[in-house]
Amino acid sequence: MAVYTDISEGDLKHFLQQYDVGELTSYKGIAEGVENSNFLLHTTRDPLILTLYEKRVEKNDLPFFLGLMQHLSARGLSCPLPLPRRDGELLGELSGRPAALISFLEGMWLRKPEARHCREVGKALAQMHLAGEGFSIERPNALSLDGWRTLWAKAADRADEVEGGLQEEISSELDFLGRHWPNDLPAGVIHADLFQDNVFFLGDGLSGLIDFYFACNDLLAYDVSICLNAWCFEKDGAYNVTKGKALLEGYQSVRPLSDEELAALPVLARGSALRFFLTRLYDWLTTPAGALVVKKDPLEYLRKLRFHRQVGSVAEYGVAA
Ligand SMILES: Nc1ncnc2c1ncn2[C@@H]1O[C@H](COP(=O)(O)OP(=O)(O)O)[C@@H](O)[C@H]1O
Ligand SMILES: N[C@@H](CCOP(=O)(O)O)C(=O)O
Repeated sequence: MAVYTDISEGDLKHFLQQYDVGELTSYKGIAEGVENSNFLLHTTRDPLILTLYEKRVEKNDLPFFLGLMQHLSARGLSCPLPLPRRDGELLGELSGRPAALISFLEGMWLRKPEARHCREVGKALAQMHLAGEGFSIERPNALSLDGWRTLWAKAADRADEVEGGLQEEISSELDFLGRHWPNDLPAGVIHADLFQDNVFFLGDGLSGLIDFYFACNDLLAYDVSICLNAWCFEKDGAYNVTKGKALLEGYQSVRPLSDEELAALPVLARGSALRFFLTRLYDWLTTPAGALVVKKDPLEYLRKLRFHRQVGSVAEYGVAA
């Protein structure tokens, strides 16, 4: 459950007076998500999402996230649009937290995606990469090599509590990635967290992307590797090459990957598996018992990392080498 900050009806009504969005008729906290507190608002006009930005989101990054949604939406990508207040500001304050109203996106996220959905995700990711061109604000990826090392320094001592031998395995993985990480591939604005819960479908059609709060500037193919990790493994840990093929074909139907990008996929996928392993491990070790959030299993990403480590050729992901 992700409602970290509660709001009172009185404060909410007062907050809404700054917007031209009709009268509040009901509101409720949304039980999904990890980072921020989200509420669904019904008004005499359209439904809305209210987001209160929590401690892990840097206030200085909010103009990037909100501006990016405006930029992508203006270029035809289906994503939530932040609503301006009457004074033109996108950001306000509620219950002591920075807060924004964003448009409600119709659709549901898929619990059991199939290959045809992976193809749509690949296409949408590539469309996002193209739509992100020309966005004027930059945000370096805080969760790349340096960020991973920082997280690891905070968790390494206790890692063997989660699985014996992890300290050694992850330290040598970080060394490997430090030595082999590519830095000359095409870069741009990436979503960086395009998991199933951040892609909405209406029937079989993809209706839009949400949750741009990890978006940043980084290698475009790194974003592809995040999606391979998030969409193309089965619950038993097996990589589903049919899904991988569909996702990569969908992506390449909009933005072809260069030979260099394809060749880098195994290393990038190791990096993205490590990134989610580390944030999950950190949360696993530090989230207080009884906190109103569902902790995610770090070992799921350790298994994915081990898979990528033994990949010999990019053909194993479902693409012609
Ligand atoms: N614009 C939106 N339209 C519809 N539902 C949304 C929207 N934004 C968020 N949600 C709902 O809120 C949940 C959590 O949002 P998300 O942005 O993923 O939160 P967090 O950043 O905390 O992970 C989503 O899974 C979805 O159910
Ligand atoms: N996708 C990440 C966690 C971030 O969750 P989100 O709800 O903000 O998408 C993971 O699975 O570890």
